[in-house]
Amino acid sequence: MPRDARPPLDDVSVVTETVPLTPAIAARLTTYVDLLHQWQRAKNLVGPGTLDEVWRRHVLDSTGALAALPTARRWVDLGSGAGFPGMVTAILLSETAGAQVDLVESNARKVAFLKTVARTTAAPARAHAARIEDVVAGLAADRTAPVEAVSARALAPLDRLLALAAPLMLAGAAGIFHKGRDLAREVEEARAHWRFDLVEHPSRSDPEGRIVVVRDLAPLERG
Ligand SMILES: C[S@@+](CC[C@H](N)C(=O)[O-])C[C@H]1O[C@@H](n2cnc3c(N)ncnc32)[C@H](O)[C@@H]1O
Repeated sequence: MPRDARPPLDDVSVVTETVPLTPAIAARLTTYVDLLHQWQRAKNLVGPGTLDEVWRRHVLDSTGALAALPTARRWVDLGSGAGFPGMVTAILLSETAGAQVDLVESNARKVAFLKTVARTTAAPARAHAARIEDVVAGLAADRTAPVEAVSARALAPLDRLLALAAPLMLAGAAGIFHKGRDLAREVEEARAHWRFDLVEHPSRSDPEGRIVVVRDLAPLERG
């Protein structure tokens, strides 16, 4: 096989080429991906076609959330699935005092996986087996450690995402959302119901992907 016909390497180096990691954080991320491969056989946690590129498609892409708001320590991740981006954020923050990431996911087998990863890697992550609608208000009411950032990837169009995240964002959290090629249309639809400030960052792994930072959310008056 000619040299350049080899498939690109998919391991922790995909991340370390872009993101400086301590050896302990690199080891935790590797443990996470190893567990994902083990669980995937029985539990089908991510799209099967994406497992060969989990570092590039999922882990590297997820690192963009913390990069978009590096000062945030207290995160809530909505519709976490197998933990993207929320578990990656938690592991990246695992050496940071005061870090806490709440992962909200309604699928029980995904939550069992997230709890196993949090326990095994000692990441500052708490997985909630719940519907987002049932827990965001309670998370927003935690005044001892106010939520600074709410993330979501592949969960819903922006208008719906803002409605789901509103209790947290109206209490001061920034929205950090992975978005794809429909971003312009989603922003236009969302502006029919919400006023907000939005800054776009390129995805680290998907040429069409964007990470948007949404602040100063306010519902538009109906009338
Ligand atoms: C397409 S997956 C994306 C998972 C992950 N964020 C990612 O990017 O790989 C959407 C996830 O959101 C969860 N979900 C959808 N609606 C939800 C809700 N109302 N409350 C809690 N979880 C929800 C689903 O169970 C699913 O795991």
